[in-house]
Amino acid sequence: ILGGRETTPHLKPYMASLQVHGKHICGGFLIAEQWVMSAAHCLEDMDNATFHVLLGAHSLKEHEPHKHLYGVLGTSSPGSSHDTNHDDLLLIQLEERAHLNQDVQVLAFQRVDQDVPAGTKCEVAGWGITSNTGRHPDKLQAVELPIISREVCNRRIHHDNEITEKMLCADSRKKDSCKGDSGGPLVCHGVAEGVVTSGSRVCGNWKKPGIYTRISAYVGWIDSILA
Ligand SMILES: NCc1cccc(Nc2n[nH]c3ncnc(Nc4cccc(O)c4)c23)c1
Repeated sequence: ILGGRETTPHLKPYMASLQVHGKHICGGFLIAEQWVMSAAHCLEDMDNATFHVLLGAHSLKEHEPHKHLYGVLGTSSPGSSHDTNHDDLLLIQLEERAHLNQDVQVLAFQRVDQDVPAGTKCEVAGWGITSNTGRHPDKLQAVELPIISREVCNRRIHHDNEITEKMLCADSRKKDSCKGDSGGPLVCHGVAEGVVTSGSRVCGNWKKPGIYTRISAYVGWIDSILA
């Protein structure tokens, strides 16, 4: 997260850290007791190694009462194409149901397939890098970002018609998501509307707004997997 700040501990109890050998790779969030949502590209970042899901954390390293590392029973993606940002969504089934408490809670996602109005202030959180030199935070960071219309985001100087109706854009001037935030939720009025995707991988440059997968465009698929 660029341009953000450390969150109040455990006020985002749905946040997940996808880890390989104790190293944070991607974000994610709890959508049901046994299911975490993230980004399909994160599987590539993990070189298909075995990964675990950390829930209940604020600090990645310190001992915290409700931190718990879960194994993964399986994953599913809507046939994401590896090279593009299309369908960059991942559902992770935990090996057991997460034990819910004040530090581990489910986050509701948007089921109505309507665009978030441009200018809406949303929030993205993660343990991704906090500077272009790649500083890794130990504690969860968050930043508030305004939504940019698809029409503006598709202009040539921005993403030049790459933004489909299954994606949305948020401002990236100074404040932005970045490496390691992929898979985390874009939350607007307390509901997950988007999932961080790396897109052009650029961070903090106003010319390349952040790209987020629109969750409401995948409700049918999500419900079919969770059923
Ligand atoms: N803001 C969009 C966004 C969301 C999520 C991830 C990303 N970036 C990245 N995703 N994957 C990456 N692998 C290597 N480098 C990357 N970005 C990077 C790294 C150092 C300095 C810098 O300015 C940008 C990324 C970008």
